Amino acid sequence: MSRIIRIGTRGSKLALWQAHHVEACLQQAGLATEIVIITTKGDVVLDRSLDKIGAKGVFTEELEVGLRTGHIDIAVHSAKDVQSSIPDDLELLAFMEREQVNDVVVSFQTDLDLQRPGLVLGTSSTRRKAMLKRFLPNATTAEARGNLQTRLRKLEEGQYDALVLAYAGVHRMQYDGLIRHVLPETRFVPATGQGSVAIECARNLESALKAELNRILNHPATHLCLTAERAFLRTMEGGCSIPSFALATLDAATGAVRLHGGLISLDGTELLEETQQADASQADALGVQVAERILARGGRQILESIRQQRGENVA
Ligand SMILES: NCc1[nH]cc(CCC(=O)O)c1CC(=O)O
Repeated sequence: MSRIIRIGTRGSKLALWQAHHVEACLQQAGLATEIVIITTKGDVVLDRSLDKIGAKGVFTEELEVGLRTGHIDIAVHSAKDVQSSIPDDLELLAFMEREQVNDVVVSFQTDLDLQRPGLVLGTSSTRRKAMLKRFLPNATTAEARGNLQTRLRKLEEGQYDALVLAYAGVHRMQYDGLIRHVLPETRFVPATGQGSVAIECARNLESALKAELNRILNHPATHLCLTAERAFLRTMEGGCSIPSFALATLDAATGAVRLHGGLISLDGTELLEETQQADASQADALGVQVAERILARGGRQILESIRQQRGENVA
């Protein structure tokens, strides 16, 4: 009798893995589902790096239109791709259990030495580029846009020695065999939300259905950590084009949330980091506080110089 839950997703293999994961959870709970594929700007514009496409929500906007028109009931996103503030008529209904958060180095070369002079690493993330400049100064980076399969094809063609990617996506696509190094998350701190899947819906979706979907899909510990990380991102005025990073963890013994957040200059020379912890009930405030500390300690100047380098400095 119950209606069919329409699950909106992008069409990339990783997005479809995530949508099928959601579908499996819902079906397990007895709900009927249907997957609806929607193409986003981020899937179409592949010739420019993300920071040059500019607009926020390049991977989410068309899905949000689908939520508004009722074409889909929920949208499935990589939590990392969801902008820090979402429109008032939409809400994030659930954050699913997080995968291992690290960035990893993937290569066909089995003996890949990260210290080798002239090593070429493929990435399009401003955060990864800046961290690699700082922590692996012998390496150079090259643009690597497109979905995982496209990037791996470019790797196979020899455009780079290796790719720097999120473990979560590599693992979900079953490329674990190509992982040569797991970068420590204390140094190569991941992007906000990395490794979790976020579920978005229209605020006016039936409240009984929202409650049921939340019960089935939400992972409370992940939700708490992402609340702190997303508050950090929102306060940093971030977006995916700013090399900020934030990783929250939950201390099982005390129930406290610990947040390690920061900002790095594009050339990697300036790095501001801050770690603080707070009671779980203060997760959002913790994110705001860590970001405000970073901004006050010189983060504002770093952001300003990034804007100037991009020529976005409108008076
Ligand atoms: N827009 C890129 C993106 N968004 C989510 C993932 C990986 C999976 C995840 O972090 O949840 C990736 C690829 C990458 O960073 O390697």
